[in-house]
Amino acid sequence: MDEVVITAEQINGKITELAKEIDAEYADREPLLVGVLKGAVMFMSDLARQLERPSTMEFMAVSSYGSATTSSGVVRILKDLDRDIAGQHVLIVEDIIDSGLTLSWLLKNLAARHPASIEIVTLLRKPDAVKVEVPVKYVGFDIANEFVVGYGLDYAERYRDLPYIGRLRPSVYGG
Ligand SMILES: O=P(O)(O)OC[C@H]1O[C@H](OP(=O)(O)OP(=O)(O)O)[C@H](O)[C@@H]1O
Ligand code: HPA
Ligand SMILES: [Mg+2]
Repeated sequence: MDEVVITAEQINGKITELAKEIDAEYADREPLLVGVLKGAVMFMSDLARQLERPSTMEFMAVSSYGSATTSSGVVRILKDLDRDIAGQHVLIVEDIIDSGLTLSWLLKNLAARHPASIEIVTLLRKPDAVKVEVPVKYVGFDIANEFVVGYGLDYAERYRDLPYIGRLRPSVYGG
């Protein structure tokens, strides 16, 4: 790990802001939070706890990166939702939008299951890396086009446990 990009305090403050917006928007609807494993695990649990209004949770596991630092573009479902989301107010919870390939695929996949509404909240977004535009309602931080780790984000399954977002030294992944 090279350098801290976003501190734990900054993450916490941003989640407080996002939770307020989401509470206001979903004042008369209960959101079904759909966490995208594994990257979103920290964000999902902190966001759910900061929401004042009740929500329910489901998880889906997809993978498009494997141990690489660029998306293969091929999205695989590793674990599907446990229940039908028809008629539910789905809020997809993601850690990062990089190329946008994962979420654009997931949005289509979930929208085809007839939810009453579907929106996306992502903690991080890399505007300069986007290959497919994805309609995202809530964004925590826009960051530079560099590979980052921590707070759920991995490089070859490591660093997810860091409480902050850091930049990885390119020599670690041969960049
Ligand atoms: O916008 P994209 O370029 O598609 O990249 C974003 C996706 O890539 C990462 O998942 P990954 O496939 O690494 O699985 P993981 O969450 O288990 O690490 C990340 O958690 C997002 O889901
Ligand atoms: O910058 C990143 N770091 C970790 N995982 C990722 N998945 C997409 N982009 C990233
Ligand atoms: Mg990953």
